[in-house]
Amino acid sequence: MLSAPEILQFGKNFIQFIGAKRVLDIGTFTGSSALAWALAVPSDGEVISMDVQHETLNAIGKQIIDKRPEISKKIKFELRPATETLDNLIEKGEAGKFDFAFIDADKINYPIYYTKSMELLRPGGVIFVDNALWHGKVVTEPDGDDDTRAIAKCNDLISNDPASTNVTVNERT
Ligand SMILES: C[S@@+](CC[C@H](N)C(=O)[O-])C[C@H]1O[C@@H](n2cnc3c(N)ncnc32)[C@H](O)[C@@H]1O
Repeated sequence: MLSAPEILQFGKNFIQFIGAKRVLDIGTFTGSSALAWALAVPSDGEVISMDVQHETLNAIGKQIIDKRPEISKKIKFELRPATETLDNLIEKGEAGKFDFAFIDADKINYPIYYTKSMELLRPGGVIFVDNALWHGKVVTEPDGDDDTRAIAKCNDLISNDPASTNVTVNERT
């Protein structure tokens, strides 16, 4: 699913507020979030966008992104499980060198994506976690299924993490 335009605009605003240059985009799909972040970072900025499939990117987003070489040069698409890409960045000594992360891939791995993003972000970096309310299910039926349990666990991890401050925002009805 595409992220809502207001979420992408909200993220772009944050990228510019904090002067972000390096972005982790966890869950490419069509490439719309990667494109939004690439539009917001400066010309020497970088967006690493991660997915296990590129069918939707190739069918929809790639042609649009490739029309703007000055934007597409900022995006690196990684085709493999996001945990592998994040681990590889950590192994390469990139911890503490990213400014912004958008978590929007498979829900079951949300707690892992949060933990690894925290490792890769610099102090003062910002993480957006999409679908944190999960249509209200994290409150109404937090044990309902594996995805809901994982998102609720990620929310708990964040709210109990002394290394970060947080807020939950309902961007859609
Ligand atoms: C909600 S979509 C991402 C939407 C995108 N961020 C946007 O705003 O348009 C979730 C994506 O996560 C991908 N995904 C699922 N499992 C994954 C994994 N283990 N690692 C990386 N990506 C995964 C799916 O293939 C899907 O394209």
